[in-house]
Amino acid sequence: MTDLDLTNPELESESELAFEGALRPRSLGEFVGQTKVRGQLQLLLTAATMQQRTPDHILLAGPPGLGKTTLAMIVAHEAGRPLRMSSGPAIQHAGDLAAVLSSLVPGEVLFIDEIHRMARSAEEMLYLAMEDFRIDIMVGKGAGATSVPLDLAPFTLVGATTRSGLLPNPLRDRFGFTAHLEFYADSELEQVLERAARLLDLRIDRDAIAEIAGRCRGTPRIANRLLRRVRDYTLVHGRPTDGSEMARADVASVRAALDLYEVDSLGLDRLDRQVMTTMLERFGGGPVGLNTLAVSVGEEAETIEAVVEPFLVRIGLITRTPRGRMATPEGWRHFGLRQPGVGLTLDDL
Ligand SMILES: Nc1ncnc2c1ncn2[C@@H]1O[C@H](COP(=O)(O)OP(=O)(O)OP(=O)(O)O)[C@@H](O)[C@H]1O
Repeated sequence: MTDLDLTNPELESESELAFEGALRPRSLGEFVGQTKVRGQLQLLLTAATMQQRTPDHILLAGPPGLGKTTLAMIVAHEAGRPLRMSSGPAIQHAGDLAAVLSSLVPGEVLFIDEIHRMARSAEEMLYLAMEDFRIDIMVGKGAGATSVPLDLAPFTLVGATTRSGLLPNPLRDRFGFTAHLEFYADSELEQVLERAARLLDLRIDRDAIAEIAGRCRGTPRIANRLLRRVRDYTLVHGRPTDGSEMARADVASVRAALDLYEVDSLGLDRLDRQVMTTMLERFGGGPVGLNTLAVSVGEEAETIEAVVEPFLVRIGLITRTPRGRMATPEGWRHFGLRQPGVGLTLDDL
């Protein structure tokens, strides 16, 4: 894994998926943070259980790695129902969706990740399915085509999206509840990390946990990933004391491990830094357009927009203006550079 991968909330290697599976909380009680969303989901699920009906459809919206898949699994687990998993990119024709929907068992929870990437024709089929538990299947072609109605078993759809703005209104309106997941506070990430360290049998100091929490972009997936690298570092370089097999991870080992992977004190990685220094040194702090910036650092505009920019905006190093991206005074400060025209002394003139 490269340094860029390490803080990319989207990447999942096979070993990482297995690792995530082991760390996923299984109940709402175990799920850290997102207090409002947890309370809302709990109420919705309890009411459905009391009335012995399938819970309403749920949309989970928010950046990658904040726990949407985990919450979908928890919904099925707490409602005591089976879970079927699918994703928008896998549903490229209405027929793909019809096959999934028509094979659901009564009460099943259907999770569609990246639901905004589903084909338009499938979206339209989903409207009727969500509302009436029915779909119309087209038989034949051209003028002789007829639509045959097919009743479905009642189900709960849990959709997840990183781009809720891309969902058409009729689809968004059919969810009984939309949960907006927020980035996690450092104290919540510390709880995520403590739990993961326990599950990994990693002994780690409290201030070392805090150091990782401050560098993981408010994202549990990155927190867990950085913890793994710290575990590796401790395994290889740590000195076991008190007769135990593995050393204890301390703040020095966290700093050394994360410096090695070029994750800085704010959680910025190599690409973040490249974007920032290009903006500051080459474009005088901006405004600079997304495409120009992407070409200058040799990266896809989409990656800059989806992964780099939201984080830099959130921690206040850049702002988005109608004329392009601009570095903030904090952005200049973090890179130890002086903003042109600000704080000039007579000696500079
Ligand atoms: N609230 C939480 N408490 C503890 N661990 C969490 C929490 N949220 C997420 N995690 C951990 O973070 C990892 C990523 O979570 P998950 O896969 O649910 O994110 P996601 O939002 O579905 O991401 P994507 O949109 O990229 O699929 C999981 O391994 C899970 O263990």
